[in-house]
Amino acid sequence: MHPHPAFNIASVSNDIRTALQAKIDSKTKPLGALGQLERAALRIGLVQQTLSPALNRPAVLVFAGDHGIVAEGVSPYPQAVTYQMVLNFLAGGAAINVFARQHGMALRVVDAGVNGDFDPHPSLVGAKIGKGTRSFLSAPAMSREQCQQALEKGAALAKAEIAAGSNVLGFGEMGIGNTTSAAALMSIFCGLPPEQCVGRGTGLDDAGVQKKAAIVQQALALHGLDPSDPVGVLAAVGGFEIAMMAGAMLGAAESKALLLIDGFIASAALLTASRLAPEILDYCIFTHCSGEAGHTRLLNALGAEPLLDLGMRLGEGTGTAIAYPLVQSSVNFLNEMASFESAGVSERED
Ligand SMILES: O=C(O)c1ccc[n+]([C@@H]2O[C@H](COP(=O)([O-])O)[C@@H](O)[C@H]2O)c1
Ligand SMILES: Cc1cc2nc[nH]c2cc1C
Repeated sequence: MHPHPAFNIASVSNDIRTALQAKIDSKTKPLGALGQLERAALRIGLVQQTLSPALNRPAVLVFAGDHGIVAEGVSPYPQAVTYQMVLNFLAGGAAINVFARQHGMALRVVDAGVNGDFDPHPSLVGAKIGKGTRSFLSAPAMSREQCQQALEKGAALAKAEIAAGSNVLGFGEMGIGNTTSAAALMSIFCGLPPEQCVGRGTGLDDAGVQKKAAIVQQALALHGLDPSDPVGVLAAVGGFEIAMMAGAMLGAAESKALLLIDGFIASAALLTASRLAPEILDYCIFTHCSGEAGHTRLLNALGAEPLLDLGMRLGEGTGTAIAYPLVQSSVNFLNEMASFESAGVSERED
């Protein structure tokens, strides 16, 4: 047995499911005609255990961390971009700032392990575990203790956002090299060869992708990981931001919030979290399928049905912000649409 932090997530009760589905079906539309918005409305009603859900103080949490594996040439961009992009988030100039502002979402930038120091800022949550991970081609990326600490800090900060009034949280990340970590996690937990998990990330060419797969393969051979020990796997090939995001997802689900999942890396964090507490999947909406090659396969493994497929591959939580209006629309139709009865519209005849 491997000790790991205990996360107590309750499965959502299905007692209300029939009544929710009946309310959805009573609306003035052909049966099922709002498609995936209907499935999102059902999910949100189940999470909140009500026929009249509400979305309060939506927030996006962006977890940032650096990766030692970048030294092996797995990303076309230098490690310094992680630090520089956090400054950009704090200055309000990144894509996630634009989309979060557009949709009235609060933004929190979490320094989980960036290689550089930041001045205090109202949007910055300082939670640094270390100044970047080690290259997992030669040693575990972090110690088991650091991994536990990241999970626990993440859970605590998600709970703080929920205590401040949020009941819907988007999860995003920033970390040069983190698609390599995410691919390694996917390979181990899904039992898939690295070639089926890696992709271009920020823009590798074909030779770069092949080299990335070989590096993941080499790392897996080195560490000889046991998928039934999720914390051991996460410590060996994860990242500080991935571990803290996984902890935050677990904490948010413990507090019964709605989780909006972003792209490939966020999905790999959720996959890891689901190995610690499978019930977490009851609380999730998958906002998009990213352009990263392995994401479709990863979403399938999670049984996910993403809302959007726009070829986005940015991370930062941008998928959660772009999809937020759709999530709002599913709540609004459930609360505001007339029923066949209230509007005096004739129902189908069979
Ligand atoms: O969210 C995604 O699906 C996604 C796909 C490709 C790249 N990214 C972002 O790009 C960075 C990782 O890419 P790389 O090539 O450095 O591993 C990291 O900051 C992610 O936020 C994100
Ligand atoms: C510029 C840049 C912005 C990003 N945002 C998330 N990952 C990123 C990677 C790069 C390179």
